Amino acid sequence: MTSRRSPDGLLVRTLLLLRPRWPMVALAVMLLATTTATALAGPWILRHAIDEGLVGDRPDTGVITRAGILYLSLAVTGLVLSRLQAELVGRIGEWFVRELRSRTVDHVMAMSVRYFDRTPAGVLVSRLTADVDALQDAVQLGVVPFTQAVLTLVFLVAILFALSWQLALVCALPAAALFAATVWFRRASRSAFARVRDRVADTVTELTERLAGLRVVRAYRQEASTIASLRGRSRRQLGANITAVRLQSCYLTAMEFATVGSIAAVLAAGGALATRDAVTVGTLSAFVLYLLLAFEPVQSLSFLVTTLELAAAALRKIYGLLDEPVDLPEGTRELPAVGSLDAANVGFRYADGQPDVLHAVHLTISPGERVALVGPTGAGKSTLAKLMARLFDPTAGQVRYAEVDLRDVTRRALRSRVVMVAQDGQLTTGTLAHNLRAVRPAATDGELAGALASVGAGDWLERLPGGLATEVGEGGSLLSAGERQLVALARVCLLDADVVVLDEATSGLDPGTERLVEAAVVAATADRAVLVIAHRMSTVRSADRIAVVDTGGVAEIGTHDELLARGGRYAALVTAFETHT
Ligand SMILES: Nc1ncnc2c1ncn2[C@@H]1O[C@H](COP(=O)(O)OP(=O)(O)OP(=O)(O)O)[C@@H](O)[C@H]1O
Repeated sequence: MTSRRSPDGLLVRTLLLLRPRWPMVALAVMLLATTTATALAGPWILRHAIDEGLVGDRPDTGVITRAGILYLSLAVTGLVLSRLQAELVGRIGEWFVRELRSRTVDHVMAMSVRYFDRTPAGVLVSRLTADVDALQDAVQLGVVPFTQAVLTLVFLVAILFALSWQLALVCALPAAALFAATVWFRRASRSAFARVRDRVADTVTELTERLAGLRVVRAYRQEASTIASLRGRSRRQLGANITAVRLQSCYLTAMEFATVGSIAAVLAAGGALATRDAVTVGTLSAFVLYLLLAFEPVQSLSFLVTTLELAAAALRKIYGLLDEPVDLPEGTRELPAVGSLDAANVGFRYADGQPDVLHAVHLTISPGERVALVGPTGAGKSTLAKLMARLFDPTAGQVRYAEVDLRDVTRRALRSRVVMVAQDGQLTTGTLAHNLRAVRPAATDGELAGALASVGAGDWLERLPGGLATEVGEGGSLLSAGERQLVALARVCLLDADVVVLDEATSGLDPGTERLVEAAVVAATADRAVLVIAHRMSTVRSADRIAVVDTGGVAEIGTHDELLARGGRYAALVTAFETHT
């Protein structure tokens, strides 16, 4: 997922993203240049004060006083302008980070469930939290000081040559050494920080997965191996961080040597030039002061490069995510009031180069009709069901509602017509009300309770001490499997969808709960078209038609009696089922 884009590409893309804020950016750069110039005026004023006011026969207090007043006014102006500029940059930064976050969320929302199958949740969490936070830090603490440091150095080089080109040339050798060290540091730190971010994402992924699967960890006594694995990831993260910090300290030492060396060389050469009147005392003093002023931006650049490298690595990853092609784009069409849901010549494969899981499938579910999908394990029933609910798109053919290709339909229109009820994993942390309102945010408490009552869960709701405010836990873990099903079915009633695609629960519900859930399914799906992946014979028998999925397609379709009479695959499946039970 990492995009190997060049830093220039990164900068251009970022500037293009900032387009709506370009006037503010231009103003901020102008303010920055002005404040940098005022901050550098001090030694120049001092030079004037020394050469014109102090050196000579008699000190001229007028010159010194005027120099003092000028220095003070410039310093105050610089302070005021830098406050304005800080405010402006803060706003631009906040806007940029918000824009990036919302684009990332929008992009991820346009992805199919297949994308989430292959992209660990931890990686997405890391993009939206750690990476965006790194950018926020960089904007506030990195970009402005970095630009200021660079501007200061550019102005300083110009000033040093203007003061004395001979002394400026003396500094050329240490400056060249410094430049070489900076180029090396930039290269080395880029890969070091990309590794740091990769290690952080690894740790977050593992942590998320292990915590989400805590029950499995407990059930299979995997505590020790989980702790060992997490420690291993943590150690690798620490190792990557230490390498990055070591690089930084090497660079810092090289920089200090270069600065100290150039001051010593300037003092030696300056003394010789002064005795020959080639430079004035004021010029030499100003020159050394300017060199001391150079130390701070050069030193801070080493840290700022680190912050910016982190931000660039984060930005590269966020752009990488934004560059992943959207595989479930939203259409613009609304849907007619009534219609059949049909698969027309549908083919599907999970990845390029893999064999087709489904090919040339035709299946129509008319309004109000109940169709059961049966077939051997791995035949493609779930895949077909997910395609019918547009959890992802077919690789060939079309899935249509009232003859409209689902790819052309708005997400809202589709979800209010076709809803998929999976076996589990449909609830999120929060209250019962929060989970029910996920499908209809404007529903009143009365409507929520009504939906639960209509699937036979009214008594259950009344027995809950917290009522609709009851917390369901992560993934609904505080509810039983049967209760989770009831909530999912109540959602179908709230949505008032026309077609329900249902993966019938197989998890070991006790007989009482199983009957309750069966009754809830009947209540929630009455008067709606249903496509059910059937695991129980009673569900199969009660269907209007049964589609036998086998070898990548619908092998047989008809009523229970028709298919039995035909004596084909369905008859064989029923015989196998009856022998088994
Ligand atoms: N995310 C995936 N990536 C790659 N292959 C997959 C994926 N999901 C399913 N498959 C493969 O697609 C084929 C059909 O799977 P599917 O889950 O649709 O079958 P099924 O009939 O529902 O099986 P079951 O009755 O066991 O649930 C299988 O060979 C399966 O291994």
